[in-house]
This record gives sequence, structure tokens and C-alpha cells, in this order.
Amino acid sequence: MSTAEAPAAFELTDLVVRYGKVRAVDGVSISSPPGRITALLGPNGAGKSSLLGVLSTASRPASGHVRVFGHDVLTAPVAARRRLGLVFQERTLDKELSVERNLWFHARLFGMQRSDARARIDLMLDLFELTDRRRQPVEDLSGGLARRVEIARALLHRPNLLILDEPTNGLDPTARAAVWADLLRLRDRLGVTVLYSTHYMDEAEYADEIVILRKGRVVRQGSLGSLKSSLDSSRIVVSCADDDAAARQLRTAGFEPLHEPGGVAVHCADPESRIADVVRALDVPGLTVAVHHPSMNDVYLAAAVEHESPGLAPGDHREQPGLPHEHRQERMSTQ
Ligand SMILES: Nc1ncnc2c1ncn2[C@@H]1O[C@H](COP(=O)(O)OP(=O)(O)OP(=O)(O)O)[C@@H](O)[C@H]1O
Repeated sequence: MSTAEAPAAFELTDLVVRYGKVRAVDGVSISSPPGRITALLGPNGAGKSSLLGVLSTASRPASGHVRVFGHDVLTAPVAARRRLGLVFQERTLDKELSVERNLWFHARLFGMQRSDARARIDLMLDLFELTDRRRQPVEDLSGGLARRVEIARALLHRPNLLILDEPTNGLDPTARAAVWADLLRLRDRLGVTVLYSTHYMDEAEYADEIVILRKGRVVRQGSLGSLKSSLDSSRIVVSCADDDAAARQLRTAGFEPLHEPGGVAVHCADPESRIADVVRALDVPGLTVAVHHPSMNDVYLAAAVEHESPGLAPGDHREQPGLPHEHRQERMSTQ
């Protein structure tokens, strides 16, 4: 099969998931080619787990189509499931059993041959640097190590798509970094496609594609770079002993300064090329100048603002309660 004909790793078309009258997922269409990492973001209740539930064949949609490597999850759930590795939010290892026994049970569940299972367990333990823990009961492991055992287990039957619902929830920063080192290695070495949900903005940055859900709908989608550049909130931030004077001088020089918590900001597409002009325009005591480019957090908050408080006209500088000043400015700059 040529690359052009290869099916998507996952493909959701007009997916709707309902719980009674609640439309938890409300017409979502997303897909990924094999070998890529996709992050699902969104506030509590946005529909992330509901979407992953259908994709993982655990629940049924109200309407729409979901395919895993070309297999429809409704009409060919067994074929779809064999291509899937699942890591749920809740811990699902048997705590009293050793790491190795937990993996053995999974291999049996998927009908793996004994010799194949043994080789595959050795490989996974090696890949996740768990070989010297193989006989340790899971209850003796840290949260981070237990999570890595769950990911190793999910990959035992050679799935091509790994789905993780908030994989690093509750882990400390070191354990989170270790889990991410594993996931990136998996993509690079084994070509596994990864789809995960998270509330951590820094973790979204590992993804090739980022999808932000809100109230069951996609409100932003794209690579980190494209999402950041669509925000248009790069700026030069000037701080000094007299911000009002700095703002006056910048206006006189033809800039449109905006006050923000760190000082006075001049928004422009290419801040590095305008720094010299900004500095030349200023004659204030204790001047410091910094360049800010939008972060993933800015992208997320801008999407939240846009969908929480529609109706602000372009250039409208009214206060938006509950939002940091910085993001009120971004809201205006994205109009
Ligand atoms: N079993 C259920 N019965 C009824 N309503 C549900 C059920 N599961 C989820 N919901 C509702 O569906 C909507 C989406 O929930 P879901 O758990 O998919 O969101 P989420 O983005 O995963 O949230 P979180 O980040 O908190 O995990 C919410 O309004 C939630 O209350």
C-alpha cells in the first residue's frame, strides 16, 4: 500500500457523544497520520475523556464515525482494539503483583504466544528501564514508575496507536519528564502514534498537533508554531521607574503602547527588529526591555477568552473580569 493510500491512525468524523441531554462531544472531526503525537486540551468537562472513550471502544457514540487504522470501532471493534494501547486516568495495575506478572496477564489477555510474550516483556522492560524492577510488587513503586509500567503494558501487544488520558496527572516534575522521555522514544523508535489528553500546557508542547476542545467542540487546532503565530501577541515589554512617562514617549514616537502587569508593551509581529527603535524613543530612569513571544498558555487562554466572552469589538479596551490584564490585551490583538 502506498503512503497516499495508508489509512489514518485515527479518524473521527462528526463525532457526537451524549449523556442524556448533555452533548459531551458535539460534532468533532479530527484525524492523524501514523507516527505523530496529538494533544487534546480543554477545561474540565470539555469532552476529552468522552472522545477518548469512544475511540478506545469503551463507549458508543450517538452519531458520527470513528476509525482506527481504517477499522470502524462500531463494526470492527476487535480489529480496532488490537491496534490500540490504552492508558486510563485511573491506575489499573494489580498492586500486589510484580511488574512482570502484570505484564504477563496482559499478554495472556491478548492471546500472545508464550515465547513471543516473554521476548516482548523483556523488550518493554528494557525500553522503559524497568528491567531491575521486574520482580518488585507494583505497590512498592513510585507513582511515576507505576505509570511507566502501565505504558509498557499498553504496548505489549504491538499496538500502533497509544491513547493516554491525562498520563502524568498527579506525578512530580521528574516523573513527568521521565514519562515524556519514554513517549518521545516510542514515537521515534517504534513509530507509535500517540493521542493524549492533558491539563499541563508544557506537555502540550511535545505534540505535533494540538487540539483544544471546549464544550464538546474543537475551538483551536494546529501545530504549536501555527497556534502561536495565529495569536499575534509577540511584543516588546518596557519596564522602568515611570511607566506612564514611557507610554507617553512611545506614543509620541508613533507606537501604540499598552499597559500590562510587567510594564508597558508594544505589540509587533517581529519584536527583535523593533527593539532599537523602542529604546531610541525612551528617556526614562531604570529602563529594562524584554521581548515576549506567545506561549502555549497564551494560546489556551486566548481560546478560553474568545469562547467565554464574545461581543468585544475590535480595539475595545473594556475590562474583562477575572482575566489577567495580559490576556485582555491578547483578546484584543486577536480580533
Ligand atoms: N457518565 C457520564 N454521565 C453523565 N454525564 C457525563 C458522564 N461522563 C461525562 N459526562 C459529562 O460530559 C461532559 C464531558 O465530560 P468529560 O469527562 O468527557 O470531559 P473532560 O474534558 O474529560 O473533563 P476532565 O478534564 O475533567 O477529565 C461533562 O459535562 C460531563 O459532566
